[in-house]
Formats: sequence, structure tokens, C-alpha cells
Amino acid sequence: MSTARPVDGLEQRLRRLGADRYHHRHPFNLRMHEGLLSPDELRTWILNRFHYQRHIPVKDALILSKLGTRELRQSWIRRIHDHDGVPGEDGRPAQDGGIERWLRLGEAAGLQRGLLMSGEGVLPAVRLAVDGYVNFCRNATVLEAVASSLTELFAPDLMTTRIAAWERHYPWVEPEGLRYFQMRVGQGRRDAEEALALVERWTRGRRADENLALEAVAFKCDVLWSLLDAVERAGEKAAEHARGPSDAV
Ligand SMILES: O=C(O)c1cc(C(=O)O)c2c(n1)C(=O)C(=O)c1cc(C(=O)O)[nH]c1-2
Repeated sequence: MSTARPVDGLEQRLRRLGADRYHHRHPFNLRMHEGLLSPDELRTWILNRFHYQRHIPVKDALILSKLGTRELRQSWIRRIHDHDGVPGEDGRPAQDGGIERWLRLGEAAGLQRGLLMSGEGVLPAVRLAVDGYVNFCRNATVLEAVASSLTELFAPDLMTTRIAAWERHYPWVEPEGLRYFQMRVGQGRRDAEEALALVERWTRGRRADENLALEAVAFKCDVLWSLLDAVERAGEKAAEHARGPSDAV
């Protein structure tokens, strides 16, 4: 009988990486779930995450341009519609997208959509993290660019936790605001399944290619982690400012 351990498949390796490095473990998210964020901290997160959200269709358009067949493009283009929405014949939206729902989330938390649209208040490190993700999808191979979306394997569970935490701890956010996350749970599951099937098809169990996919997901975890580091630090600075000058010499 062989005592060799079976070699883990790609999905198992991805799930192990996520368990370790996905932003569900970030202290800011842990505080969010425990109900410990102030209204200003939650609003800072919503405003800065909008910068990420509005760039998702841009990175998906870059990925679209790398897909070599009609079938792949037909499928991937849905992601752009999911976020940008679909215009109707009369110029009014036939289908709202995630960006519109995120603007409503801002309004539900007391942030005017004009402020979110202006980009005012987006933290420098958040701009860099989001640029990093967009440029990764611009410059990497199609395998790596598609693989970098695979953090979505972990997002639906995190959003389910988030919805429950917000209902419980932040009732001042109007329930309509949660629509973004409620819609995204199903969309994220479907997107992750689709991307995983593509990455498995392209890597065909070759270890070196699987490693490239894992590195892309590790990079994406760093993007999401850095974004929260910046938001968390902004909250600490605001609290220090509110306390006034310290006595330390
Ligand atoms: O709130 C979250 O924790 C979270 C995480 C992620 C993710 O893991 O990339 C996405 C989203 N939300 C999200 O809303 C979203 O539309 C999305 C698209 C993508 C992607 O890489 O294509 N990730 C995510």
C-alpha cells in the first residue's frame, strides 16, 4: 500500500489559500461583523469600495479583449452587464447593475451619490490597489487574469455573513442598501464556477500552470487586504484627530 499523500487538486489548493489570505480574516472585516464600526468607518468603507466596484467592469473589458472565441466572450460579457446594467430602448435602464445598487447602498448609509461619483475622499492606497488589479488584468496572461477573479469563490459566504451582521448591528443603514450584496451572492457563485471551470480547462492539471493561477489569486488577496488596511488606517487617524493633540513630547 502506498503511503504517499494524494496530490491536492487546484480547487483544494485555492480553498486553502483563501482560508489563509482572503480578506474575511482582515481585522476591519472582523470588527465590521462584530458591530464595532462607527457610522463614519462604515461610510469610509462604502465610499472606498465604490472605487473598486466601478473598476470591475473595466478589468472585465480587458479580460474580454483577451478571450479568443465568440463563446467565451459571449459568456464573459455578462459580467460587464451585471455591473454596468443594461440600457433600454428608451434610454432608461432596462436592467440596473451593481454600480447603481452600490450607489443606493451609499444613499442608504447617508452618502450622496454625487460624492461617490466624484471620487472625492478615495484614499491614495485604495487608488493604487485598484490600479494594481486593473493593470494586472491588462498585462497578465488570460489564464492569470481570469484566475485573479477566483477570490469570488470565497466572496458569497463573506457577503452572507455581512448581510446578517448589518441587519443586526447597523440598522440605521436602510435595508434597500443590502440589495447589492443579496444580488451578488448568486452572481458571485455563478461567476466563480465559470472562472474555475475555465482555469481547470486551461491548466489541465499541469502543476506549473496551476501555480500561476494560485499566484494570481494570492495577488488579488493582497489587493483586497491592502484596500482594507488603508480604510482601517483612515479610521484610526480620524479617531486620533478627534482625541486632539497628545501630550507626548
Ligand atoms: O465584498 C466583497 O468582499 C467582495 C469581494 C470580491 C472579491 O473577492 O473579489 C468581489 C466583490 N465583493 C464584488 O462585489 C464583486 O463584484 C467582485 C467582482 C470580482 C472580480 O474579481 O471579478 N470580485 C468581486
